[in-house]
Amino acid sequence: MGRKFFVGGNWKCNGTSDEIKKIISTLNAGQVPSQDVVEVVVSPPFVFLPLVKNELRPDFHVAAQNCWVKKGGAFTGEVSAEMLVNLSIPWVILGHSERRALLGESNEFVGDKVAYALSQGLKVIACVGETLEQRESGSTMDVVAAQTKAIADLVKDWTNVVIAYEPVWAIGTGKVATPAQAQEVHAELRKWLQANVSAEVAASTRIIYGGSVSGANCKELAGQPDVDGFLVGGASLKPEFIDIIKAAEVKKSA
Ligand SMILES: O=C(CO)COP(=O)(O)O
Repeated sequence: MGRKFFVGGNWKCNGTSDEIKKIISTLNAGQVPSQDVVEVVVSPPFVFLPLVKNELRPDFHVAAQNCWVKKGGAFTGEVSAEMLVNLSIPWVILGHSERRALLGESNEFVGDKVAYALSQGLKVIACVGETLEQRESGSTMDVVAAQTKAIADLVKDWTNVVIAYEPVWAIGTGKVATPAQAQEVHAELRKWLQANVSAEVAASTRIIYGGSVSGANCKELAGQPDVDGFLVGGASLKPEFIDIIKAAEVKKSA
């Protein structure tokens, strides 16, 4: 199938430069499977991107947590895709649920951002996921499909896209989706891609899970056939992130 396991660490709005340096030295000392087996990307706040890029081991990569929707200019407080490219930052996370919910980013706005970032040469971790209310009302797949459609409408080449399925009710709550719940949505999403984009894109696009992933639950989740990795929040700031990266071994031996 050729979907390389992918582990992202989303550091969100956390860290001082001293704390960031400590995390980097833990990561740099970690024994993990080779780059052929797992792709590791960590995402510090914008201001720490150069520090992390300079000090992080070369087999791990960096991502920004957001970027502006179009070319830079008179947009106070924003950071453009071109600036990330200029600093050789290869990845960007877009459409995280915290931005959708707290900053009002719509499906269409996220779709525009994904398309623009890709057009500039960035690789994108595009986040989708339903709220608890939406899950309980049975609309999980409608919500996730609508979020994915807004991206699919504008994206032709999916080579540089990773989809992160992050159910909002599982983020930062300690309430992880069960392996069966994650597998169900990942499989549905893959089916959606097959029906609405192409069989090739469905087979090759990595769909990673995010929401209370930890060293304790990562192996069982990684054992699910359509879970191609993780986007980790809280645990990515801790040494257990190394254990989560090692969950890639589960796939290798599957
Ligand atoms: O939002 C997340 C990653 O983007 C998940 O956060 P937690 O792992 O802290 O639940």
